[in-house]
Amino acid sequence: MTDTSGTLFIVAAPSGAGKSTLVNALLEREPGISLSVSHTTRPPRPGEQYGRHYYFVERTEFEREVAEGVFLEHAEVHGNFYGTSRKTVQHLLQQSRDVLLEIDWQGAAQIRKAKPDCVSVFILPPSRVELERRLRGRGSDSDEVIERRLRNSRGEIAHAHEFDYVIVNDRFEEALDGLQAIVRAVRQRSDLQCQRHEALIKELLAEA
Ligand SMILES: Nc1ncnc2c1ncn2[C@@H]1O[C@H](COP(=O)(O)OP(=O)(O)OP(=O)(O)O)[C@@H](O)[C@H]1O
Ligand SMILES: Nc1nc2c(ncn2[C@@H]2O[C@H](COP(=O)(O)O)[C@@H](O)[C@H]2O)c(=O)[nH]1
Repeated sequence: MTDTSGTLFIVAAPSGAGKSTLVNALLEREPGISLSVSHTTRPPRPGEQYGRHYYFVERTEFEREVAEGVFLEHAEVHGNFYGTSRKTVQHLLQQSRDVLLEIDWQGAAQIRKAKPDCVSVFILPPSRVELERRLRGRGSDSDEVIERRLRNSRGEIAHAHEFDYVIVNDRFEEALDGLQAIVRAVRQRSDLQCQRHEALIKELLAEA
């Protein structure tokens, strides 16, 4: 990937921990961040729109896209395939936009290799009981899908330590404040870094 000035943020969590709800609220507070819309082979849930929630594609199309190198990262999660478009992310970062990826831990590991300066956040539910309550309360998945996601949550949580930050989504507003504080601190730091380099470049040029 070419060097850019936008920051790549990753938010991951076990299914039902509340990451989409947190991310959507964060984007309302921080409109300067763009969410990358993923491709998936998962069938749409009621109310989900093509191009807004996901690019819903058939398995054969997804496999073709993998072979063509369309994805910056891709993974199988809960029996479906998901991928992040390389072109979309590069385009946004090159425009100095900060980009947020809502992806799983496998995708996060691939992104860290491609872009080590990314910033990753893992969202934990306050308890297993609450995770199940949220998954069932959402009312979007069958019992079979919910049970599969709950089973997989252990393996996902085992990767929390690989992330730069971990947030517990117990009280929603507190978790949102925590996520926003991370984003703001990172953005401020990268602004400072740019300014520092800018000053040094000017100084070196003046001496020449
Ligand atoms: N802090 C919270 N307290 C109570 N309910 C919450 C909280 N955060 C989110 N929820 C609710 O939990 C449910 C799951 O949230 P959400 O869909 O954002 O999860 P998710 O982590 O994005 O799941 P998935 O990975 O399956 O998309 C939703 O009904 C949401 O309103
Ligand atoms: N590695 C990737 N994981 C992704 C991507 N888009 C979403 N996801 C993760 O999949 C699960 C399930 O999502 P759901 O919408 O079916 O509930 C969740 O952990 C997402 O974060 C992606 O592009 N790459």
